[in-house]
Amino acid sequence: MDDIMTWEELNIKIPYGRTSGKIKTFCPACHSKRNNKADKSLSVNLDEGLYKCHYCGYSGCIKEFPKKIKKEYVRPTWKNETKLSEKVVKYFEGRRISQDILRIMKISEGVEFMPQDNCKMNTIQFNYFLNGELVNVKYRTGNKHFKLIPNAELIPYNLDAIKNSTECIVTEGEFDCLSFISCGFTHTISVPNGASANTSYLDDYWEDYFENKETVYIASDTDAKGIILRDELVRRFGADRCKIISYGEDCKDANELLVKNGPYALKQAVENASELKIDGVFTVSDFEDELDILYDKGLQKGFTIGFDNFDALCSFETKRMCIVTGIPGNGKSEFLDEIAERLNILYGWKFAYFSPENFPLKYHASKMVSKITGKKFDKISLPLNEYRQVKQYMSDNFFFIFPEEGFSVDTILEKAKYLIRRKGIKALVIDPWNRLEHQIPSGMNETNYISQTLDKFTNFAQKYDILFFLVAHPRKMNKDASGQFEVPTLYDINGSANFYNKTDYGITVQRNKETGTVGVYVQKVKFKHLGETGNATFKYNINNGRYVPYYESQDPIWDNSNHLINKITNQLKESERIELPFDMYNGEEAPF
Ligand SMILES: Nc1ncnc2c1ncn2[C@@H]1O[C@H](COP(=O)(O)OP(=O)(O)OP(=O)(O)O)[C@@H](O)[C@H]1O
Repeated sequence: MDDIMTWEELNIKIPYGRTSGKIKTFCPACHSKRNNKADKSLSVNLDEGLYKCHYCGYSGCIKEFPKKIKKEYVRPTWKNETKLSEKVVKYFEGRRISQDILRIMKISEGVEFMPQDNCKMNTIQFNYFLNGELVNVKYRTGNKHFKLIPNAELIPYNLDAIKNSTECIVTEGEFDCLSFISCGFTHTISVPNGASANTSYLDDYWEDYFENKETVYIASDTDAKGIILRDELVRRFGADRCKIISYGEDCKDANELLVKNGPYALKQAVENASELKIDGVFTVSDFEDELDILYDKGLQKGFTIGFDNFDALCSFETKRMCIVTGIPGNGKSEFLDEIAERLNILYGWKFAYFSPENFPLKYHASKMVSKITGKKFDKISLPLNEYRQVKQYMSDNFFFIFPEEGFSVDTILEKAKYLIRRKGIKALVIDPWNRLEHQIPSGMNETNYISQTLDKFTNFAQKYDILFFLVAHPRKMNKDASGQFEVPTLYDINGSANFYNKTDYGITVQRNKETGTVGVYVQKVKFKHLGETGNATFKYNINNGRYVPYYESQDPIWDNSNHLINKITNQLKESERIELPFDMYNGEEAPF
């Protein structure tokens, strides 16, 4: 038993994608002999590598189990000083939140250094508990400045209250959360960071707190940011179990409704929460808010990757498909990894890859490590501490799909769906098309099959709000008079003109070995506000796999910095200065 190292070798089946937490599964030692075939008697602790069967006693620990590096969080100390000044109690009363609720929710008050004011201020303190232990505090001053404890764990507010309930309400701020609690809806949580679309704080608690929910009431604000949060929460929880709470024409959030119209109105709002339409038929009223924002702000450019020459041609949006082509070995996968790394570092987009072209996974991961750290993948260039840090980062941000049961389109999409729900991935890469196991129904020709499958991909991207990258190879290209291969277009992709017709973005990557440059040809951008056709030239850094823009007769500006270290430094600065959108109404300031 000593040299057994993997769950597979022990014949212990771990649900796909699970790498942490505790699970129950069938015991390989006794399952085949048991009458009760449904009994998952083996408890497995994935963090520790431990397993034990409660029926036959089979147990052990996986030797040299690669322990997940636990993030180190700052933990504040709970002082249980919940005495509140008259002013604060009165202020909450004005917002119809009683002293009893303040006591139950352990709201506290105290002087705290606030970076925005650069001095100590009196604050109210929303205490964030996990299993009864204080893990974070949100400080709020009278002039609406906020601070969370830097490097403390970010969890939803009041998370403990929903562990065993089959329903919960999710609000955009603590005041709204307290409003619902005041009306008897104790299974209410608030997101910790206002209306941000980054919902990573759900990831670690998904299994234990959210998996069991039959109904999730989304109670975000009705302004533009609230709608972004609402859409992201719906995407994570799934439209089929979400209900949307609205507050009527003249209120933008739950606390405003409570103050203006009283607890009965808020109870009614929960009762009348609307289900999401999933029958596929829409009228303008279904997307009126989004349309109004578009009208108000105009069509916005999508997400750019921070290269001037490429950004001028192409900006990305979710719900779309991007096809990347190019002659084998010209850097399709490399450039796509560059896009992925930059969208991830700049906007936190998590990626899922089905990329047998880059197999084995460790090779692909090693290339991503170099792209993220800017260092060659070896012990001398990449110090151990940076290597450990990037490994941990990658395990939270990049996911690799390589299903044992085969590479059919449906299997890959099923795994991607799982990753969207559980990990919040924003983009899926299939690299390449010809490594999918295509099951063309009898009687269907190849063109129709390609057309149908590309539709399936686009529908998937739209339904789950992701950006779908597909790599596809062109036919054998001819050489031109100068001996260079012609640049393939999307029409040159083997099989069908649908590769051109059905995509939102089309990009060709082609190396010019004579000049040592790489041409990235944007061949199609369906919507004008997202870009236009044209080409951008790059130089490729063989050491770290990064591309840098290249303009003729100018020396390229190489970037060898560790993007992760830059990112973390920026985030730290940010968390000290955190300005959270808050559920205040009328611009009223608190009297403390
Ligand atoms: N501009 C470049 N200069 C030097 N090496 C490069 C360049 N672009 C890519 N490479 C290297 O060439 C190899 C092939 O690149 P990549 O896999 O990205 O090509 P591809 O177009 O996706 O090929 P395929 O169609 O075979 O999948 C990789 O090892 C990559 O690191």
